[in-house]
Amino acid sequence: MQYHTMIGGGSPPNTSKTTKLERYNSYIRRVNSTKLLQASSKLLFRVTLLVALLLIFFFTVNYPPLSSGSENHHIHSTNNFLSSAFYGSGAAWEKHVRHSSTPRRPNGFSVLVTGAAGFVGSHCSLALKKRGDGVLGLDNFNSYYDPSLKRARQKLLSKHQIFVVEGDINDAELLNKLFDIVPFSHVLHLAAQAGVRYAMQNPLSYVSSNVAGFVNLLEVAKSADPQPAIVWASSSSVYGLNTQVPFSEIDRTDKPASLYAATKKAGEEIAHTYNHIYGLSLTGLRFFTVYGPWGRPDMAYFFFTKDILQGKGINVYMTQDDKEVARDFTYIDDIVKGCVGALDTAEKSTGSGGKKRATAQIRVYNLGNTAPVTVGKLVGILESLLNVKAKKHVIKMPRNGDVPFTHANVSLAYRDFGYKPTTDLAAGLRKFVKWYVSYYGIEARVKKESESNTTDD
Ligand SMILES: O=C(O)[C@H]1O[C@H](OP(=O)(O)OP(=O)(O)OC[C@H]2O[C@@H](n3ccc(=O)[nH]c3=O)[C@H](O)[C@@H]2O)[C@H](O)[C@@H](O)[C@@H]1O
Repeated sequence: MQYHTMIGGGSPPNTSKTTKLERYNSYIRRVNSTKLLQASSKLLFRVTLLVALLLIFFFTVNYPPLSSGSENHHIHSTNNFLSSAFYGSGAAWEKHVRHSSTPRRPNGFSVLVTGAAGFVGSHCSLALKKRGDGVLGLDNFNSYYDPSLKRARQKLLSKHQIFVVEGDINDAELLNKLFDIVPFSHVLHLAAQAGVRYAMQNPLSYVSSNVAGFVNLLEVAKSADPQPAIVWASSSSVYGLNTQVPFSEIDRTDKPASLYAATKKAGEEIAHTYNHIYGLSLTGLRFFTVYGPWGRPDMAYFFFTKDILQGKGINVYMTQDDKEVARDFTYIDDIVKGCVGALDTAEKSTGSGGKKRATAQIRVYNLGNTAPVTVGKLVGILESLLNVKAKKHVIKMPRNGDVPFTHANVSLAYRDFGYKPTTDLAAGLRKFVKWYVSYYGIEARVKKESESNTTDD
């Protein structure tokens, strides 16, 4: 290729010399521009790296992921008491843990409540805190049902100075850390995978929470010094296909009808083992279909209310031999009284350093309402409270783990801690509906509809 560039004026150019010089200059320019390019891309790379590192740092510290993992013990804050998010290792985080679990009454308890953002957990946490006990919550905020309801409960708890650590009961490192910070006198263990029918869809979630998670908690508790006394949620479903009525703690419970029931029954057996070997004081409470304000959206009374208000059809189950299905529906306030009574009468664990020193208390109680009501009647009460006629589809109960009826004998809980349910289904559902319409902001609409329905009648 020839370069016809004029260097100097007048004399004809020495073509060969000019070309060499030109080539040399062009070479130097190319070398320089390449160097420049390399230097600037190095700079760009360093700046990008720095920005990326800064972004990672910023998001990890300020916005840790919501899922519970062993690395990410953090809290979700909702008011001034918990005004920012911290890592589980920070001094501020530890301060919140300590503050929340410190009792404010003489000889008050220091209680770790697992499943604190759940239905029963949030109610019990408030009741304990209100009477001056220290309460620390633990919850993994999973999405089995609408997590925003769990967040709303957490917000309510934080207003009452109850701190909820976001983490999983399977996370031994986190549990050990909490026990290192706080000498818990009690654990109220309510974290679980609930729901009878969902066990067919996601069986392993039941094994993970109700079996592995429980064992993990017991492992940590047995090594803690002092060992806490543990009160935990079993279930009426352990009675399975029992036909002795009313269900009593001495009845056989070896015929569970669902995997859920089987994991709760397994929990009772596991509790016995830890009591026997390590001297842990353990009390299992068999809850009978608990309902009320701030309840669980996966339960029939809750989604019936929603569907009735939305004009959708509901399935009302009948047994295979065309009998009505019934439940011993128990109001949340009665259950809370039972939980507190069980905590108050729980004796201290006897072990230390992971070794049993003496025989420890082991108990199981029914907490029911002692008055079964059919699902048809439940729907009737909701219809009159909502003043809307339900679109009922009466169908045979699918073979999905359900039992035809439940009925609690609560004389043992009455004898040992004065448990006596006082709320019937109509009164309890009235309170639930009041909460429901207020929580979902539909009071005015429901009132208007019920007025127009009353006029139509
Ligand atoms: O007592 C207990 O231990 C259990 O109580 C409830 O389980 P369940 O009694 O089956 O409560 P729901 O799922 O709310 O069902 C209540 C009744 O409504 C019936 N049902 C349910 C769903 C439906 O679409 N239609 C219907 O008629 C069920 O057969 C049952 O008789 C809870 O969901 C469990 O977590 C708890 O452990």
